[in-house]
Amino acid sequence: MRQLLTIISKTLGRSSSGGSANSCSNTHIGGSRIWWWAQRGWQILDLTIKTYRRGLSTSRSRHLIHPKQQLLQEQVKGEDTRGIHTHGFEKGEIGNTIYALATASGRAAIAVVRVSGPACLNVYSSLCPSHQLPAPRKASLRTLYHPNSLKEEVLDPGALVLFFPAPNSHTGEDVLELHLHGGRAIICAVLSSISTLSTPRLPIRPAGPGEFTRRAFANNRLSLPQIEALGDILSAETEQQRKLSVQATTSGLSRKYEQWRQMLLSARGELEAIIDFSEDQQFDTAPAEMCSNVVSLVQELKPMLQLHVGDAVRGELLRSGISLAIVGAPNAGKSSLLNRVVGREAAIVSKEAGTTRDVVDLSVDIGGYMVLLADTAGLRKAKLAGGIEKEGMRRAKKRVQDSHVVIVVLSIETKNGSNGSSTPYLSMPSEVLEVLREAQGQHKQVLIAINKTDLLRLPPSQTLPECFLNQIALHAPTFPRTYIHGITCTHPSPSDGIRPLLTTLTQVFAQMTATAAGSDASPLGDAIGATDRQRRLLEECISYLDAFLDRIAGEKGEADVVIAAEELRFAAGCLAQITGKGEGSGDVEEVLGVIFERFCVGK
Ligand SMILES: Nc1nc2c(ncn2[C@@H]2O[C@H](COP(=O)(O)OP(=O)(O)OP(=O)(O)O)[C@@H](O)[C@H]2O)c(=O)[nH]1
Repeated sequence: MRQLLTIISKTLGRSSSGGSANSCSNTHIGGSRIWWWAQRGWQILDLTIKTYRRGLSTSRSRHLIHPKQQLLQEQVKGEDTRGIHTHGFEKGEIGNTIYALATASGRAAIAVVRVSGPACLNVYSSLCPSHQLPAPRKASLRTLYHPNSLKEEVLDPGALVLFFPAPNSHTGEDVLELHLHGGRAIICAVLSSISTLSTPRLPIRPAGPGEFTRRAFANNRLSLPQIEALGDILSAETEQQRKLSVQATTSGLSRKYEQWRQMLLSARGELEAIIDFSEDQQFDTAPAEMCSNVVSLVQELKPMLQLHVGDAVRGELLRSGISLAIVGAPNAGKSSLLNRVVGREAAIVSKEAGTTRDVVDLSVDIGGYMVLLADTAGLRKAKLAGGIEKEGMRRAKKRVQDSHVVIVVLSIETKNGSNGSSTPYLSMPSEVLEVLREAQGQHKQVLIAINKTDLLRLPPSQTLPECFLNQIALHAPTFPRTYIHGITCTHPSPSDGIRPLLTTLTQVFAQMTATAAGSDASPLGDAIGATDRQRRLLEECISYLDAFLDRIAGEKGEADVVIAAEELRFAAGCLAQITGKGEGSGDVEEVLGVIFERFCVGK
């Protein structure tokens, strides 16, 4: 028995230590069945004792109710349900009507109050007595009255009222929208009037953050990926983030995940049919051969998931920002460049070398892309630097390693001749060149900005002297010339080179975030909208598919078909966790909690 529990726990990736012979911490054997304590309650394992005794050769999917789970369900049906949640609603709460101001508070032209739930009609008839309910989804002008005032006290002389009957509304329930005049007093009066309409039979209460959307999810109006995209829409700050979130909201991401999950489920079904068929006989043909259909399906699915993950990583760059480090020698003009890019004196600029000691971080919108910009300490020979400066240089190098894009600032300096003339030259300290080569070696996007071109006293249209470009080519032969820009930070003018540098940067960002499946012909064009959570689950799903392929190939050709089928189940479970629906979807409530932290009241 203990051996059986250990195998199960291993299969499920948990520890089996502790517990009696019949149970470990989260596994229990009762009758001929094995129960597993999952996040949401006891679930029957697909393996039966018979299965185990027969060398794990039979597997069946059964969804029976464990006595403990049954108890829980009875509690849910009963009256005393405190503490038991279903998608965030306590039992008895499903019938609650919620209301909230859906627009930002404060003085505005219009304020929208949203009401959702069975008491919508009561709210309407109390605020607009003797006025017909507007036709569904049609805006109608109404005077709103105080519900309990004997003197027909007007709350708002002209509100637009919309009624969305269930189930064709945002939440799937009856929804009432009151578009009020946006004064604070009117908003307060209407909200407090609605609160007075609560009765024990039709309770009404203020909505919590994201509660309307939560109800939309509970009523199958929105999928989990769509809700995540909504969260992104609310926090989008740049044009590219806006496009990304809009794409994810409207894309068929959920449909795609569900399609893949169904593919895996039917593959598993096929595998189980093979297992059942050969239940009482030895395999005549090699299992891998018998399962060839399933194997080729998994082999077909895996690259699609991998492509999707790659695109999701690119999407994450848009969502979380592209990190860009500015590096160079002391006094090269790094801080001056940062200030020009952000358009203000964000970093200290001084003649004194070594002014920037630590990394200065800023986020900025460059060409619609969110960029996390870092000005770093100047790099020079370590033996010339003191303790603090050395630490600053260490941090600068670390930041280059952690960045997606690097701008290496080289500067033009002048040396005075004996006759009093000054000759400009390109300063290329070896410490800076070393960082440049390392960044290139790590396949980072690297640009070179040659600063202080004003010292060359060239006519504005003149390009960089060929000798400088050759000097760079000597040290970094593969460096593309188009990524070398001459700039001047202290003499702003149309020809200061800053704009072309930003244009090249924007092109680099566009390349970095272009999807592998960006063409219309590709079925994966929307993968870029996938969130970090979805990407992690997709990666987990791929690892289960790999495990499946290993199991089916077997050690020394002996396939472990039953365990292989389990790997497929776990893979399908990862996709279920993404959509929040289906077997193995896990604790959706926890995920929703994290997502709704970003939501405001009224959404
Ligand atoms: N002529 C000229 N001087 C510049 C230009 N850009 C910066 N400088 C000057 O160069 C000096 C150093 O500029 P910073 O921006 O502080 O250089 P830094 O690379 O951040 O310096 P550290 O913080 O020491 O690493 C200042 O005196 C700037 O005014 C430029 O385009 N032309």
